[in-house]
Amino acid sequence: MTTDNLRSEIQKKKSFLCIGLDVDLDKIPKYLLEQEDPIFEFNKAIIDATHHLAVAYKPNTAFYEAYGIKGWKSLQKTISYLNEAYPELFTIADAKRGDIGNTSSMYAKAFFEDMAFDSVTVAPYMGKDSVEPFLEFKSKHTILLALTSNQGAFDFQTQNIEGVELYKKVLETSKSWENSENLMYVVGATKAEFLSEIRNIVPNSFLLVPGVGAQGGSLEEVCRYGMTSNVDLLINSSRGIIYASNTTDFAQAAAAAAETLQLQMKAILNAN
Ligand SMILES: O=C(O)c1cc(=O)[nH]c(=O)n1[C@@H]1O[C@H](COP(=O)(O)O)[C@@H](O)[C@H]1O
Repeated sequence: MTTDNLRSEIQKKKSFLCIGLDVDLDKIPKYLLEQEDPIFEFNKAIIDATHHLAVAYKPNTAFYEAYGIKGWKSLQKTISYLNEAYPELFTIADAKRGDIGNTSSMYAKAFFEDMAFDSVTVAPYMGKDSVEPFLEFKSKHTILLALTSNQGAFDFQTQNIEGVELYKKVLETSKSWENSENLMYVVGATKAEFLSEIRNIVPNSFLLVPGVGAQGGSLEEVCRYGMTSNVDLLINSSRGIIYASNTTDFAQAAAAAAETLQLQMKAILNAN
């Protein structure tokens, strides 16, 4: 999917919501565990109930890898279902990969060819040649970690290296890489006060912003400092939406939680 398609979808739905499919078998309704593939059944119900309120879905691969082959199959079924039933939705494999070039190539194949995700999250720590194999897929998007939502972001990312904070160096340097127009960046919602400076460096790039809901980030603040005239934001909530209830009404409860965020987004869009 192109960024222009994604921007159109945002305007159509008045939403820039990304729903995180971080499925933990200990948290989903117990009766689903009797099904052959409880993770997929849970995801399908959540997607069917919320697809009109969101523009993107982001399964975090850790939650699937933790269940071995079964979990990987659930992930495959989930991405196939998203692509077949709702091709207008943007899909993100939150895998946080990145390795020496020939290994990154295999990661890129796994998520872009085998599973046909639109994008994958990538850690920039190993540098240009570790990210390039993802960027070679010109119809796909590589979402580089810039300033993450966790406390540990202050350990390295905000450290001053020769007068420039490391996360700013990541943003600046990555702009010069081939096919950098296919880059997006992760900035945690808990770091909203950094967004104005981030926008000075990457004024037109999409930012994936996790950390509203369970991690306490503010949607209003993220929009105030990070929104462009084209929006160019994907705001993710995982636990705050998918675990709104753990009984038979879980999908409706997820839809209600998603709608609360979507209505806030709509109000912000109408006011701008
Ligand atoms: O890359 C991410 O999506 C990510 C980056 C980051 O800085 N912080 C962050 O929370 N995430 C992911 O976003 C999701 C947040 O989940 P909730 O806190 O449940 O909404 C998880 O899948 C995290 O792994």
